[in-house]
Amino acid sequence: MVRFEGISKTYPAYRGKPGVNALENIDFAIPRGSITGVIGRSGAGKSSLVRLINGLEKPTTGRVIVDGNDISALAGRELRLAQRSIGMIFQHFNLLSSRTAADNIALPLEIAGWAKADIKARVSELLALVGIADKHDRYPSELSGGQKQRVGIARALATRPSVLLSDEATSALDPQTTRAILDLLANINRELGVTIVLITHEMSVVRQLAREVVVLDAGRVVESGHVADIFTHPKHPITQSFLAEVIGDSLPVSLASRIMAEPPVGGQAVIRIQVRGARAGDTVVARLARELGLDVALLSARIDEIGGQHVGSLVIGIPGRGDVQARVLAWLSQHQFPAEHLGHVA
Ligand SMILES: Nc1ncnc2c1ncn2[C@@H]1O[C@H](COP(=O)(O)OP(=O)(O)OP(=O)(O)O)[C@@H](O)[C@H]1O
Repeated sequence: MVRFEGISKTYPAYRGKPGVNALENIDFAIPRGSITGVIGRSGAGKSSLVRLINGLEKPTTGRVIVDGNDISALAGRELRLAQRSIGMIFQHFNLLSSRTAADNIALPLEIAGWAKADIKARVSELLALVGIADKHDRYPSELSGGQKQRVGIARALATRPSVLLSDEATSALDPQTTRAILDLLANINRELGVTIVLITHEMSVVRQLAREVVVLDAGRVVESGHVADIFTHPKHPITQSFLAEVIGDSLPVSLASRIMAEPPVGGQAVIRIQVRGARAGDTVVARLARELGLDVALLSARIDEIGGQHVGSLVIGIPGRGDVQARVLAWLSQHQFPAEHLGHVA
């Protein structure tokens, strides 16, 4: 378990540049064995947060507790020992180009003073775990991005850490390779019980892998909790903007180009409904039609699944009369479906 207690981090003024409050009032815990996403825009403080977990940075105030140790209070040999239980993987892999895959993975074990025969056995085991047993003698330049990250993951796991930190580990990979690496991390979490902390600016990464999420903005935690809860009821604008990346607020061009402000005779009013929660998308259109006795046209739908919950938006067309529109919006509000009137189509 990782716990932040009253953390702030200020980088001091330097050569005429002002000081930066990178993190303020950070108090939260990352449950043992969880996969927790830390999501935020560039400069939100994600890297600063992750460097506090492995003791690469010291907090200005507060403590970071990792597996019962106050990592922020350790230095020298004690810190190096504690760091063995915290693995890390990076966006650009950080492999040594002069070493083979096997020798890169062996490095932390050599530093920890393992015997040669034990290192050999452990490296073979790790190469198999990450699915590249055949790349033992390959140099990084001979490996694809995904294979390099597999070497990075094996190296990070070499000393059997309890926590694995991932700092934008899939940001340099194509979508298919990203999916494969995220699947590997999910397996590692399941099979080894390693707590995974995912630093990312990509909602798709959080959605695919994390069960818990912490949303950072300007050095503060603006929301945290279960992925499904946070993204089915996002409160903070930054959380809403991450959600919009997945479900999309934009209308199909063919529909958007037809929407007009004034109702044409015999046209339809266009209403966008936000859908949150299991099966909500299936039922809202049918219930509207049945309960209000209306013809409802489904003009566009985008529904995704986050943490097992449906999240998305439906765009419907209803008879364009003002009184019908008012009844529909009242019904949606009464049943707690956020909705907005976008205009009219002929
Ligand atoms: N060593 C440092 N010295 C001075 N300022 C720093 C240092 N490291 C980070 N900062 C500043 O602290 C703030 C938070 O940076 P941090 O790298 O933690 O954010 P981030 O969310 O990881 O951003 P990105 O996604 O762009 O890497 C930024 O304003 C950054 O400029």
